[in-house]
This record gives sequence, C-alpha cells and structure tokens, in this order.
Amino acid sequence: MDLFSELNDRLLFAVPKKGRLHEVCLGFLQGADIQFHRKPRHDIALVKNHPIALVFLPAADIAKYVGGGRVDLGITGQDIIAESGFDAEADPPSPIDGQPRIRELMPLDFGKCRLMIQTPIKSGINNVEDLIGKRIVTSFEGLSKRFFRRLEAEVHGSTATAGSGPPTCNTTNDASTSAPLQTSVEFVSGSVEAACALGLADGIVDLVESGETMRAAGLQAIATVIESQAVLIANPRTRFPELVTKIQSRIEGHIASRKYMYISYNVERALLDQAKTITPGRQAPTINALIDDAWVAVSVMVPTNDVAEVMDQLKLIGATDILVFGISNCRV
Ligand SMILES: Nc1ncnc2c1ncn2[C@@H]1O[C@H](COP(=O)(O)OP(=O)(O)OP(=O)(O)O)[C@@H](O)[C@H]1O
Ligand SMILES: O=P(O)(O)OC[C@H]1O[C@H](OP(=O)(O)OP(=O)(O)O)[C@H](O)[C@@H]1O
Repeated sequence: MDLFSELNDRLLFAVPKKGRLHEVCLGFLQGADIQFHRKPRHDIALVKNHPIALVFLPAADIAKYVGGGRVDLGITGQDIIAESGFDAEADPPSPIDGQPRIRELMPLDFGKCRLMIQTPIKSGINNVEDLIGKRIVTSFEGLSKRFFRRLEAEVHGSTATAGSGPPTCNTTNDASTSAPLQTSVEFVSGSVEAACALGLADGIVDLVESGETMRAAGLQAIATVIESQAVLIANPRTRFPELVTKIQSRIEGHIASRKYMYISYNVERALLDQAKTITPGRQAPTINALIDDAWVAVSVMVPTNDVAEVMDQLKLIGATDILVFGISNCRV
C-alpha cells in the first residue's frame, strides 16, 4: 500500500520538525509510548503501535493545518495559533455547530515566552503610543497589525473595529473592517532583533524568554502582545475522537510524571502528623506498618521543585532512609 492511502485510516499528529519545540516534543512522544521510525529526510512517519501518522512540520505552520482540518492533532505555541488567526478572539466558534476550528486541549508547560514590543534603549521610545505612525518589523505580522490597529483606535478614537473580523494572518490592511493602519508593520522571517540596528525599524515585535537576545541587541521591552507556551491542539471535527482522548491522557501522564517525584521514608509513628504536614501528597500519603511498631514507612508524591526542601525538613524531624524515585509515567 502506498503512503497516501495508508494515511487515510490514520490520525495525523503534527509535531514541530525543528527549532525550540522539537526536542521536548520527541520526549512527549516517547512518554506517551508513541513508537515510530522516521526515515532520513522523511517528514511523515507511521506509528507502529497506534493508527497514527506523525507529520513533522515547521511549528509556525501547524496551527494552519489543524485549523484547516487537514491534521487531527498537533503541538505548537499559543503565539502561533494567535498569529494564524485561529484563536478565539479572531475566529469565534462556528454558529452552526458551536465548535472552534482549533481546540486547545491542554498547556504543555514548556516553550514559555512572551511576544513583546521592543525598542532600542537609546531611542527614548518607552511607550507603545510613541510607535504609532512609525516602522515595526516582525515575524508576527498578523498579531502586530491587530495590536497596532487596536492601539491606534484607542489613541485616536478611530472607527477601526479593533480585534474583530476573520483571521488576519497575512493581511495587509483589512479596509472593509477597519481604518488603514498608520503604523507600518513589515514582515521578516528571522533575526528580527537586528532590524533596528540596521535602520529598517523603529521598533520590533518578537519573542522574549530570558531577555538575553533582546539585551544583546540593545533593546528594551515596552509592552506585551501575548504570553505563550506550547499547547496540544486538536481539530474538533476529527474522525478519531477516542484516540485524541487517549493521547491527551497519556501526555497528561507524562507531564505529571515530570512534575512529581516519589519519596519513601521511615519515621517514628509519634511524628507522623508532622511528617504528613511536610509531605501531604496529592490526596494523602501511603502509610505502611514496619516490624518495629514504633515506626512507619511513608510513600508519597512530591512536586519535583520541592524535593530538596522536603528532604531537608524530613531529616530535621528525624526521618530516616529517605529515598527519592523518578516517575516514568503516571495517571493522576
Ligand atoms: N526563546 C524562546 N523560549 C521559549 N519558547 C520559544 C522561544 N522562541 C520560540 N519559542 C516558541 O517556539 C516556537 C517556535 O519557535 P522557533 O524559533 O523554534 O521556530 P522555528 O522557526 O520553527 O525554528 P528555527 O528558529 O530554528 O528556524 C515559537 O513560536 C514559540 O512558541
Ligand atoms: O529571550 P531569549 O531567551 O533570548 O529568547 C528569545 C529569542 O528566541 C527566539 O529565537 P531563536 O533563538 O529560537 O532563533 P530565531 O531567531 O532563529 O527564531 C526568539 O525569536 C528570540 O530571538
């Protein structure tokens, strides 16, 4: 059977093929026991143990494929969904079946960043209002136009219908729904931070995480357009709703397993109340009797970030044999 007919009977799951989100996504696939072999230079891989085909796409395109109904499931950034125009603000649910074109199933707790308006520190431009009528360069053309259209409407009381209308991806000025944009918004595909130094822009709109790239370019952030993280998204009209739910649940398990560690320790029965305060667990700790009746063994899940502090506190109350285990997967 050729690849195209194979795909007909499979859920299509889009995964970023490179960039910031790629590696972590591979970990998610492994954590969800989605087994595949990707041949060199192939962007489609059939999954061995589920009726799924993985489609490796640029993160920036995944929202378009899911929103357009071509792909059932995907991982991408919320910034990309908003830029594609398939977010709830730009593209409300269908009046026919009440469904959005993209459903955000869950945040994935990585790829966290902010899309920010940035200006050269030396420019003296510290307010977004001062950028109205000036030149903006960005890879997020749709969102930047939405932002400045709304800002111009607020500042000048223009007749623009800020934030309304169909997806604005790749739009120039949507003259039917809004006044012409005074601020120039120009697209570049990368290295956006260089635009001001090269005389192309008065300000840029780009992603900031640590702020290192921004500072290295002599820029400062003066406003946030949106906050973003990676999310699992689905086409609500997928032919494989049960499989979508199954993968979601497995990925949830994988995320929870990264968030928690499993601790086991022994403590004097008389100190159990104190121990429970230190390690309350998600519902309650498991307590097992020991041959020595004066002592008990406690097993409990602890948030990964708290493990060191919890171990210190347990030691202080006299707990012994404190062991910490990683959780390879779980359902909580
Ligand atoms: N510095 C960052 N910190 C956290 N998340 C980020 C950061 N930069 C980008 N992202 C997230 O990753 C998504 C993809 O960005 P990335 O720059 O990796 O795209 P790409 O164009 O596919 O890759 P590349 O830049 O390698 O060509 C962004 O839309 C955003 O959601
Ligand atoms: O605040 P920071 O931690 O410095 O991260 C921000 C940078 O990360 C992203 O670019 P990336 O490094 O992915 O490369 P790109 O410019 O090629 O997209 C983004 O476009 C910024 O340039």
